[in-house]
Amino acid sequence: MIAAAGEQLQPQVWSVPLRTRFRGLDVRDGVLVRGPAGWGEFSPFWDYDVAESRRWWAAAVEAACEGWPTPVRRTVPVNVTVPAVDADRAHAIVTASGCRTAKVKVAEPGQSRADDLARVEAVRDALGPSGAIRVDANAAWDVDTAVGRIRELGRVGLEYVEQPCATLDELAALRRRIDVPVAVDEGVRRSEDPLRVDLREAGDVVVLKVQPLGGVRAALRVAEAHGLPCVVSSALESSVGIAAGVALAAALPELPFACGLATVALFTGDVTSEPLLPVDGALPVRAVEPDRLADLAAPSDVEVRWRARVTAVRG
Ligand SMILES: O=C(O)CCC(=O)C1=CC=C[C@@H](O)[C@@H]1C(=O)O
Ligand SMILES: [Mg+2]
Repeated sequence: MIAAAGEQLQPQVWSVPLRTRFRGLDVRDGVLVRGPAGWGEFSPFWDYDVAESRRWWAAAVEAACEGWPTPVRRTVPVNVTVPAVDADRAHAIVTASGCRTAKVKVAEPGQSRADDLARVEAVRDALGPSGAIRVDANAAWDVDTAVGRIRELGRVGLEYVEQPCATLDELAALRRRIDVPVAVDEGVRRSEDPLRVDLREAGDVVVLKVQPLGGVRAALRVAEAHGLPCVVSSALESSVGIAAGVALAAALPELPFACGLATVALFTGDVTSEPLLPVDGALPVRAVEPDRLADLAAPSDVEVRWRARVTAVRG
C-alpha cells in the first residue's frame, strides 16, 4: 500500500549548512515529495542503511498521500536545542530562543565533563530557576560514568536525561541508581520493533520521532503500546519534516513535555519563507509550503545520491 502510493512521488532534493556542527554534521540534506495530501520529507541520516531508511520513507508517503490525524491542540510547546557549544554561546542561544525549556547536548566526543557542566550551568543562568533543562548524551556513557555525570549535572536541576547509556539493560541498571528520570530515544527509534521493545525497567519517558518510527500514525501506536509519557522530537528536518512532528504532538492525547521541534533554528536557511520557528516557546499546528526549494538546491553529486536512496527504499 505504502510502496504503491509512493511510486508516483517525485523527489526534490534540498541541502542547507548548519549554524553549528550537530550530530557530527555541518550540512543537512534530504528529499521532499508532494502528493495529494501535501508535502512529505524523507531525510534519513547518511549512516542509515536501506532497511532502516524504509520507515523514514513511509513517513514521507503518509504525509504526501494520506495526511495526518485530526489535531487536538493548535500549538505545541517546544524546547530550544543547545548543541555542544561553549557556555557563552549556550547562554546566548537560550536567551534568544524565547523557550522555557532547553535540551542540552552533553558527552560530545573530545569534550570534558567540565565543558558539559559549564554549558548546563550557563543554560540554567539563562532560563532562571523556573525553566526546565534536559540533557541528551546520545548513548555515550557506561553506567558508572552516567551515575557520576548525572549526579553532577543534576545539581543544576534536570527534568530528565535522554539516552544516557546505549542498551536497555544499562538504562535499567542506571535508573536504580539515580533520581533523574530517563528518556529513551535511540533505544526505541533504532530498535528492530519500536512497538515491542520492553521499556518497563529502562525508561520513564519515550522519545517519539516521526520519520524514524515510520510516520505519525506509527508513532501514535508506539506511544499507546508503551503507556509512558512521551516527548516528540525532530530528526533535524526542514520545516516540512518538522510539520509532521508538530502533527504528532498535536494528535497525542497527552503532551506533558515541551517538544524538541525547534531545530530549524540550527539551520542557516529553510525550504520555506515561513519556517516553523518558535514564538514564545511554541510552534503553530499548520501546513508548510516549501516555496524556497530552488534556493536550497543540492550540489549535483548529493542530488544523485538522494535519488539513488529513494530508488532503494522503494525497491
Ligand atoms: O530534541 C531536540 O531538542 C532536537 C532534536 C535532537 O536532539 C536530535 C535530532 C536528530 C538526531 C539526534 O542526534 C538528536 C537526538 O538525539 O535527539
Ligand atoms: Mg536524543
